Amino acid sequence: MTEKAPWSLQEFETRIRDMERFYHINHPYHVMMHEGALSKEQIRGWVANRFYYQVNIPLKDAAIMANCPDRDTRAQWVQRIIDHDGAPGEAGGIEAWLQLAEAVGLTREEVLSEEHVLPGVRFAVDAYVNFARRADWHEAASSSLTELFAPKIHQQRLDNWPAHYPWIDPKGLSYFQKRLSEARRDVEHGLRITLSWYKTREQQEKMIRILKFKLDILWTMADAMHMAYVHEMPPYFTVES
Ligand SMILES: O=C(O)c1cc(C(=O)O)c2c(n1)C(=O)C(=O)c1cc(C(=O)O)[nH]c1-2
Repeated sequence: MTEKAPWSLQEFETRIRDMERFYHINHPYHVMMHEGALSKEQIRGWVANRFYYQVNIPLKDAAIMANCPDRDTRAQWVQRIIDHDGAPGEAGGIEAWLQLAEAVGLTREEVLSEEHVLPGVRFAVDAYVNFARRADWHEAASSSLTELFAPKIHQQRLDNWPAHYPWIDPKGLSYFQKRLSEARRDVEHGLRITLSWYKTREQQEKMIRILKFKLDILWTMADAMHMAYVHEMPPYFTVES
């Protein structure tokens, strides 16, 4: 049997970008968010659950660095951790997310306690961190490429939330503003690693499967929130407490 020819770099990148159709921007929870259809409780549920993603991103990036012997890559990758944790004495993305939480009417304490985090969200995020711990670092790096599609969803929130959700203090939206440029820079680096690492067609197809796994994580997080806050069917809703 003859092996399939590898995609050209251009074709490979097109295939990667084409995975946008599975991005959580198309999930009903995000569509409702974008259309202004979410209640205060539903917005709060999303912010509290997404906090678990926020705090785990630096653990995920530290795991990638721990597996990466290449100094130049680490020197760039470390910026992702600083973006979220903040440089010493400075606030980073996690702090910005806590400000978003306060702007939507949650307390810092309840968000930090993770009391609202649904099991499905926890399992999905943990799967991402565990993948980064175990996978080859190039593969873990390329799984971050859902960020290719993130600036659009961040921009939508900046554009639509003030009109749809006037009860949210606009100062709380600074996280989304900050991510626009950070995500573009991350993607540029992630794409460079990815396009030069996967050579054969089989490897390129593997990368697409890895990207799908990451898209599954984001979609599954939104599913868990949709069940709990739209259908009002959180885990054990049938069980009397
Ligand atoms: O709000 C979003 O829809 C969204 C999506 C994603 C993503 O696509 O993984 C990230 C972020 N935001 C984000 O803020 C962020 O810092 C981030 C880091 C990563 C990653 O995989 O390393 N994804 C994302």
